[in-house]
Amino acid sequence: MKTAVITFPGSNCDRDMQVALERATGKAPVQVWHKDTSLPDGVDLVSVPGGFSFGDYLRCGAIAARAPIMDELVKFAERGGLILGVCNGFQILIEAGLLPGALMRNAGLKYVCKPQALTVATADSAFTSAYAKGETVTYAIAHHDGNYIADDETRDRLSGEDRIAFTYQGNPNGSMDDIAGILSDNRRVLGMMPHPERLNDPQLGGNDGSRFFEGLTGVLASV
Ligand SMILES: NC(=O)CC[C@H](N)C(=O)O
Repeated sequence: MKTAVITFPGSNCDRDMQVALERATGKAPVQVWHKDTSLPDGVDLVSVPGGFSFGDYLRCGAIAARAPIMDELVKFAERGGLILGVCNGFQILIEAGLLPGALMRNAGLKYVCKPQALTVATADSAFTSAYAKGETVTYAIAHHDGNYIADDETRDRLSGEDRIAFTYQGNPNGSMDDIAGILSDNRRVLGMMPHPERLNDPQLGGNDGSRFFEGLTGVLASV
């Protein structure tokens, strides 16, 4: 399977994401620059990594969502491509209209940075099928704008269509319904605030993230 990671000015988790994907797939992801106007041929999964793209000015992810590569990413999503947005990547996917809702300033108005226990809320996606619904995993969180909110109609659709991928145990940021990650309506785009790529080695203090990538790439390898 072929993967790619997009880098924006201010991305700081692109390298971690590349390492995690390379470990899980055995192949280095293609590095894509935000000014590029095409995605690699035959790519299966594109990741939008975390960081502080364009300094978090305007709103986190708002400027990055208008980068030249984003038109291609939207087309890739329309073709049913798999997209993984983590933290600032989640913010960018929302700003680009690929996922619904908004990510506001954390309710406590502070940057939160810690290991965070999560519940796998659905196993019905390429990203989470290696898990059992209801399983607990610990990934890292590191953000100041992770407070997820959506209007009532979106909220009902997300829960009614089983599109909440992860929820927080002990809500760290005020997110509606403890939402930590959501899926698109075709279940092929995942946006999540926690970072599986930051706790994917026992030497980093936790290994739950490696199961995320092994599960994801295992599913893709069998396609
Ligand atoms: N780690 C990240 O991607 C941080 C996202 C964003 N800059 C925030 O603080 O909310």
